[in-house]
Amino acid sequence: MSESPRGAVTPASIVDALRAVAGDPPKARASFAKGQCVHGTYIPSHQAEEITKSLSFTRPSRVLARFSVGGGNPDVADTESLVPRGFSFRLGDIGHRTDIIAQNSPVHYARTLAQMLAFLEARIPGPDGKPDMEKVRAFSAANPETLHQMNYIAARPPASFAGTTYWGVHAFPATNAMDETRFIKFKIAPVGGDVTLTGPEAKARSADFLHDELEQRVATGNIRFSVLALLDRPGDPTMDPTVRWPDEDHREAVRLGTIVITGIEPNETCDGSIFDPANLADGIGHPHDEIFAARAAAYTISLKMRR
Ligand code: HEM
Repeated sequence: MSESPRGAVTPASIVDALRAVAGDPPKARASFAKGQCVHGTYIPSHQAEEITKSLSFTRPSRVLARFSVGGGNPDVADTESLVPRGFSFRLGDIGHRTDIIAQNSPVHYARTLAQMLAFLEARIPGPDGKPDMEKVRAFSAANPETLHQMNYIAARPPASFAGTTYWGVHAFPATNAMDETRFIKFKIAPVGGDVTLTGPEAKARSADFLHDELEQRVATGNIRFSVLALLDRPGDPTMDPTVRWPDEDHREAVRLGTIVITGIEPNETCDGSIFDPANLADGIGHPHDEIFAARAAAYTISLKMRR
């Protein structure tokens, strides 16, 4: 598949499709529309410098962050089991800021932009407000890798924004002070471990339970994440965000530092700009895959449309 039936695949056409899937709600993010802005601090580990010379990761800083629920519907229920949860954060200081925009699945649903657009177009609702399930099934059968993200998420409904592991998904080239470069994947793991709900438990929760629980947790000062770098091995795939590295869950990880979320921030603070995937301080390079390359432009287009 190289092109969508509707023409050239661009970041703008993906934003249009993301919005169409959600029914074009006004002034909302095209993706991860529901969320809560928060703030906190980052404390580097002594090992961070072995992996990256990025001052964002080797020095302490304040953190601006946003927890979110996937999809373009700002009123989506926190119990929705088929969309990811997001964790975007900005760390570092003037001149060396970095934005990492992560989700609670280690893989993305599309390998290429054309596949991403086709995935979304198959899900655009018809006049009855529902997607054509025949179309969705046919697309899934022809593109089975596009279901890996959803299957992963559906099996692990999180009990808390602070109790689920988030991934940066792409392979990022990291350069240390010795000028040695290797690929890493970011894994953002809750210090207390993942807490998941059973299916019936998830169904019994309220539509805003993740947001309500977040406020309670912040009040008790109990939100900490380890920022981990998973280290590459020769031959790891670095161009396909739909596949994990072999034995990824058991491979060597270096703790770059710890994020502590200390307060709720008015949503306006996060809504005025974007967490920009291309904003990476020297020492962490841009991933090489085409999905990553489209992200910054798409986020900027979405920002214009939601103002
Ligand atoms: C590994 C792949 C991806 C991940 C993990 C991811 C995750 C996220 C997250 C967590 C947000 C919420 C940002 C916030 O909190 O403000 C977001 C927003 C968004 N994403 Fe992605 N995304 C991915 C790929 C893409 C791609 C390829 C596109 C389009 C080409 C895209 C389009 C968008 C748009 C338009 C927004 C809304 C931006 C805004 O209005 O600020 N995403 N994404």
